[in-house]
Amino acid sequence: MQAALSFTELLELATQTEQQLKGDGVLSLALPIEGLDPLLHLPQLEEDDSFQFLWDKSPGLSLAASGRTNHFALSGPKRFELAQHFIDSSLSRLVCAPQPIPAHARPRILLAFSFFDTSFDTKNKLPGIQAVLPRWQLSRGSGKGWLRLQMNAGSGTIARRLAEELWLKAESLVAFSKIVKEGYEEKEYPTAKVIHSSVWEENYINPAKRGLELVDKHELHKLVIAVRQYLILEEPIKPLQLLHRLRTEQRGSCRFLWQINKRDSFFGASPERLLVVRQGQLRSDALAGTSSACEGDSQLLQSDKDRHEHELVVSEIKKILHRHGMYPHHPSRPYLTRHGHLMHLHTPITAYLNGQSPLSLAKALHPTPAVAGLPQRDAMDWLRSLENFERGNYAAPIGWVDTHGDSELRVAIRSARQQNHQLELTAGAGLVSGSVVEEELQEITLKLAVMYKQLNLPIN
Ligand SMILES: C=C(O[C@@H]1C=C(C(=O)O)C=C[C@H]1O)C(=O)O
Repeated sequence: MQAALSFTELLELATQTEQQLKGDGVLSLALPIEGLDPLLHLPQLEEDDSFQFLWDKSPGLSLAASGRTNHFALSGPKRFELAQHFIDSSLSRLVCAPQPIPAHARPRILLAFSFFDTSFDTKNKLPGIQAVLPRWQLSRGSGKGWLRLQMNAGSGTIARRLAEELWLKAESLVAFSKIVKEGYEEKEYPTAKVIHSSVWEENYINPAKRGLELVDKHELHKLVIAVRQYLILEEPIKPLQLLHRLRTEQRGSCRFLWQINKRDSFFGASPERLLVVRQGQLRSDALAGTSSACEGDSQLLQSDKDRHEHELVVSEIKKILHRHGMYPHHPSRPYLTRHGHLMHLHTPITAYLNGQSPLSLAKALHPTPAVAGLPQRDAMDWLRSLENFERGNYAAPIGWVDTHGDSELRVAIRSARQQNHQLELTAGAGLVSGSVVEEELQEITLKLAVMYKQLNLPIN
């Protein structure tokens, strides 16, 4: 392997890092590694069946992580505050090697929230928040790659073990890079064989009618009813293969994977930023108002119903940021953004932070009226009673916070969960005054089709 650092230099760095350690802590050491694609190499990071994470905005930031050096999971109304506390305490225990690194190679705490703070499904309980400081992190940004390893120091010295493990892993990733690439270059992806698929349309009609009634009676301004379809597959699909394909099909999205183990994974291609925090600046997306990309550009922009639906999201995000002492800016009219076969109205909203932590803002923003409704509390209560399934991670924040306080949390839509042979697809649409149930049903069909297409399944 041609490395920018020799093994002796890496060992020296690890030893210096260990010397900075006071009491117990976590050592974090990184090695530059050229041009490897994190998506293709994720399965090789950890050989056993441990936690895996992918964050892929390729050709922008791409990050694969696996294993857990430290982790945390809980439910309840204080989940955002307690997760921020976990982040602060984990990062304060981290001792990083004194080496210049690009932003993409910084250590990160990975986060997956569920939509509601507490699960009501007693059989399949999902924590309100899961947070992980991974063991391995392979990142790529502007074509440059870094591999990072994090280990609990405990007692005794670990500098040599840390340097050796990191060095050997980098060698094996480079050696396998050609073989791995060839495996993904086949153009034809297998069609998923579906043994059974549940009918969702009938389950949508009555809740949607009830939602519209609430809007017409002015009890709610907006309600986003979602549906879930269950597919039983002959063979489980490979989420990474599907995400690789979404790179071309949903270019502007962020592909993500949260895999507890090989039997339980949650993945998707989100077009929507709940928040991005970078160097003290915040960006949040108002994304609401949908049509098929075939319908032409002007249809959405000229639809009063869609413009109203969109405006509710923009003004609510602005209101929340104002309440937090911020001064949000945004273009005066929404853009049209295309995501594969879907077109959305989109307003990016920016503001300077005022000392707020990423998760205090996430708590305030989640869920926006793009995925829940307005007023938020009432809409959430109605969703609990009208939807006949547990949302789980669907439409909840997923992402990371790094050692500089930079953060990105996406809204986990256009997503699926696979547990053994069962695949759950979930999608929703906003009901406002003027919505027509049949049209919303068509919109949900289009959103479900983001996953259907990757499975080579026919779309209704
Ligand atoms: C709820 C979903 O999407 C959201 C709802 C939209 C709408 O109602 O127009 C558009 C984008 C997303 O904010 C989904 O994809 O499941």
